[in-house]
Amino acid sequence: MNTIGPIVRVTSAEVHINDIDSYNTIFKVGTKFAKSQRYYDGPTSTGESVIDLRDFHGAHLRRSALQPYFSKQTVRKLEGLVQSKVDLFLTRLTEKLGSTINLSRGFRCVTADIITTYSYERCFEALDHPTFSPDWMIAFEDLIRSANLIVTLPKLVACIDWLFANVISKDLAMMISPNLAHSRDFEDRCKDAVFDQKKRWMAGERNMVTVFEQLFQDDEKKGRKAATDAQLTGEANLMVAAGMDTTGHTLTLAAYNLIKYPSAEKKLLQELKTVMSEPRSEVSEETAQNLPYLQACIKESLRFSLGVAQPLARDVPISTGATILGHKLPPGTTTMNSHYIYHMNPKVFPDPEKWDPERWLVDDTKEMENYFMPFSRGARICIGLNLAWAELSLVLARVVRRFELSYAEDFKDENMEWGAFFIPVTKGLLTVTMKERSE
Ligand code: HEM
Repeated sequence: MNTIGPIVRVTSAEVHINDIDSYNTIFKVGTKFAKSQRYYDGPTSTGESVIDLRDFHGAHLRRSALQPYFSKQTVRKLEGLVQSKVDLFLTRLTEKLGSTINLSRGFRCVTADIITTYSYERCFEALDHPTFSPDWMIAFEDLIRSANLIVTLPKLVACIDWLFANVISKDLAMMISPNLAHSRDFEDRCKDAVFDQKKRWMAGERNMVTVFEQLFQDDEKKGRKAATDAQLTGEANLMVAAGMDTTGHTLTLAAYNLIKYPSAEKKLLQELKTVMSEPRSEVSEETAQNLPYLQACIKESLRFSLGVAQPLARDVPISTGATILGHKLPPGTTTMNSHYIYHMNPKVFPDPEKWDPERWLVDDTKEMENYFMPFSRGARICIGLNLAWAELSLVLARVVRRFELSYAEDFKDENMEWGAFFIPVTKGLLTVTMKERSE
């Protein structure tokens, strides 16, 4: 690892960087390195959402409309909602005891139901699906696998997308590509939900639960115009796309590794028993977030889950160019920083490929924290990180306290090998069997 230097030019206009100080410069608050056009301008369903905004002022304005709904204080107030979905998840798991459970999808179902209920009051009821596999979720998995095609052949993808949206009927689409048809249904569901809320808001209703309220209106003080329909559609899609898989994947890695390392599971269980006397006990978010071993398991799972698997692309400022690691980079050069490279640095995380929560339980974690950026950093840091952390803490604590997990007979380790499709996508799924604990 790292035998070819900290900065490598891979094409005439792109460099890959492995240097934490450069990462911190490129991703700091107030940075002039914008999201790269090539990587954030594809024809995706989130195309008009905040994640694809490259201009600093526009992104700041959009973020300032969404961020208050995801602050630490607001997320604390959401605890009732999160706990109720976790309750339902545990009930569903109990109903499936004795059979093989698809936990990768089960985790995604719980995160999807939380974010859809909170974002636009229309729970997608993914947890009600008998095998945790609603059609739209399988379609979404397939759609994600086309992420690299969107970057390499954007015009072709845009063309196919346009045909499915404007020319091909729903019935025909279902015959040609059921997954594309289901993913369109999924996008329509997100869109309908947010449009319905906008209509009610315009008619004077003010007591709805929505994270989009500030986008329904102009904010003259801040100089922000109400979001267009295309922007609202993009945000509605993004909430589920960003909020479901990332957290679900991190939970999957936590469960996979806790089965793989029984001594870690035993320690976690011992810690959980100190605050949850019975297998069916609940735990508050505040208590869960103060359990050191649980938090170490979550951090270690985030270290592996990376947030975004593909290197994050940021362009050198057009006005000034930049010098990085002594190299003058022309304006517009794309810099690529991979979370994987930092999270797997063997000098900072010895034996980096080993999932080891203990590494986070030493006195001084400063160096590791500096190399740990699953939510990215700075002005474009993940908006949903407080919600993600609450979900991770509550789901993991309550599942592990209540159930003893084993790999299902059909599960193979290689299922957890992954590829980079913007987010990490595993080769297969985590399937398990569970027993309810008696004490
Ligand atoms: C373990 C869970 C999560 C991880 C690791 C994660 C990671 C990330 C990362 C790395 C980015 C930056 C992407 C980029 O620069 O292109 C990001 C952006 C974003 N995330 Fe998350 N995320 C998680 C959960 C969530 C949740 C629950 C939401 C809830 C809605 C959310 C909403 C967003 C949004 C809106 C952005 C775009 C921010 C912007 O571009 O300014 N994320 N996330």
